[in-house]
Amino acid sequence: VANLCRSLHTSPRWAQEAAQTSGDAPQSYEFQAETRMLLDIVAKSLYSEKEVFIRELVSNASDAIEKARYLALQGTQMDSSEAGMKIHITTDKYDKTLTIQDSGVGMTKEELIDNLGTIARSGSKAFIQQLQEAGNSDPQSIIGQFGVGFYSAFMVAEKVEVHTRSRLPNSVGYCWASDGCGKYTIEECEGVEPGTKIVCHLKIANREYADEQTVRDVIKKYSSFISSPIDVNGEQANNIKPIWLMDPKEVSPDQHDEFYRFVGSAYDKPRFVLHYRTDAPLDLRCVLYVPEGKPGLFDMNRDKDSSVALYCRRVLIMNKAENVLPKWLRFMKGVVDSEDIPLNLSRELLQDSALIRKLRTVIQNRAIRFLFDKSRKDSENYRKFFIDYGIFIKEGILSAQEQLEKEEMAKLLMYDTSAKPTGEKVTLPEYINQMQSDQKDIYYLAAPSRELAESSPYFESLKKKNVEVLFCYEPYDEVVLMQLKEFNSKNIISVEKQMRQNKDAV
Ligand SMILES: Nc1nc(Cl)c2cnn(Cc3ccc(Br)cc3F)c2n1
Repeated sequence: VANLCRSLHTSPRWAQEAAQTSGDAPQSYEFQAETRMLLDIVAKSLYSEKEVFIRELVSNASDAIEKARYLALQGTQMDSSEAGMKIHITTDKYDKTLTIQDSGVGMTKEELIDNLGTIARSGSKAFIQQLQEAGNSDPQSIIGQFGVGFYSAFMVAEKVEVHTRSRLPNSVGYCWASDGCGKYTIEECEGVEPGTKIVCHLKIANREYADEQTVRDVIKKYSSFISSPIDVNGEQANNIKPIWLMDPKEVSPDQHDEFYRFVGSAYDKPRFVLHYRTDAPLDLRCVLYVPEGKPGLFDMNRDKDSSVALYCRRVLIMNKAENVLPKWLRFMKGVVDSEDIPLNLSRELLQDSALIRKLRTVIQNRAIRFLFDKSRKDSENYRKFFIDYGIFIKEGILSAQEQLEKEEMAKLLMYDTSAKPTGEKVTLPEYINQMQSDQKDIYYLAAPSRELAESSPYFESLKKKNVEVLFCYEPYDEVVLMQLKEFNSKNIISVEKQMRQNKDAV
């Protein structure tokens, strides 16, 4: 039986029958009612995202390896050699099988049965409630939260076998098998390595998941940053380091360039790198890039997908997460990873949940602080950035609700000024620093060009008094200042209107 069991998952059907007749037959069990219900839901509701089953099985394998590492660190008596902490994926086009093997903690017989039941019991009620509550929120990401990820294999497999042996001392190996329709069998099995091996016998309609390149592409999309090395048919498939989890000082510019191209599907380099982490008011690790290249017309489109990928503990939740950044920061690319974001984040929840609003505010404030620092410490590069990307900041000011928020963004504005040659710009904080002691207001003049501005009669009078005047050559710039009205409790005054009022007043 032992030898047959070892070859069980590749042997022809007659050998399997033989295994059941001779020796101790595998015990057959019924799925609990909830389990079957859960299977149906998973199989039906995840329909649009079949490929997610690979993410879920890899995520389980990775968690199992993390647990093994943790137990080893705790000194729990357990044989765990770091070298083995890998996830091996093999595909077999002929047998139509996809196998995912991990050297994680493995499962005892009780865990096999309990996990299945517990996941189903705890998962199914909450899972169904979650589905009903959030309407038809995209269930693709709900599955990870309930650990029901394992069940997703039955979307694409007509049969799943689990060969597992717990790393706890004196554990024996087991083979679990089911077609997901209600029954499963468990039998003791010799020759099972510590850890878990999941063999998916694919349905004919889903045989693409027995194709190596297909599997590599799915791993690259969802599991590039899983902490354990993953190999597909012996070749490493996840080589990108989750640099957002590294110490910012440890990451080299080259690593940022590579990572930027990966997450941003871009071919240029980043011009600015914002890499930070915080654990209050929520856990947040993120790397955000400002592209070297100028924004394309497509980038200007407010409805364009964001290029920010949302992760939770290295597992991709959404690869173009809208609303994580405010619209005006949509030119930034990168990754946001927060343990506080439930895996069950759906697109609807992303629209208006309080958590996402808090996340967006934290990121916006940090991005403004970062860009403001750049305007002071790297003013030449900031000036170039403002020429290419200032339009987004102006849009942000016009679309912000609160004056305080508008003024926060207004710190990033730059204008031509009468006090400096054309092209050298000034920020509002700098303007205020240079104001004469008796000057109360900020003055600007709208004109199509510097020459016309300087020859304007409105400008002459202020020039005599040596008052600095901001020049707006674009109508858009003028609108922003008109709408801003004041900054740092100083009124923002149009010289032209001021002079007209004085004249009328005379
Ligand atoms: N890889 C891996 N390693 C471990 Cl330690 C566990 C624990 N639970 N699960 C999910 C699961 C649950 C029941 C059945 Br049957 C199969 C199955 F994959 C795990 N998967």
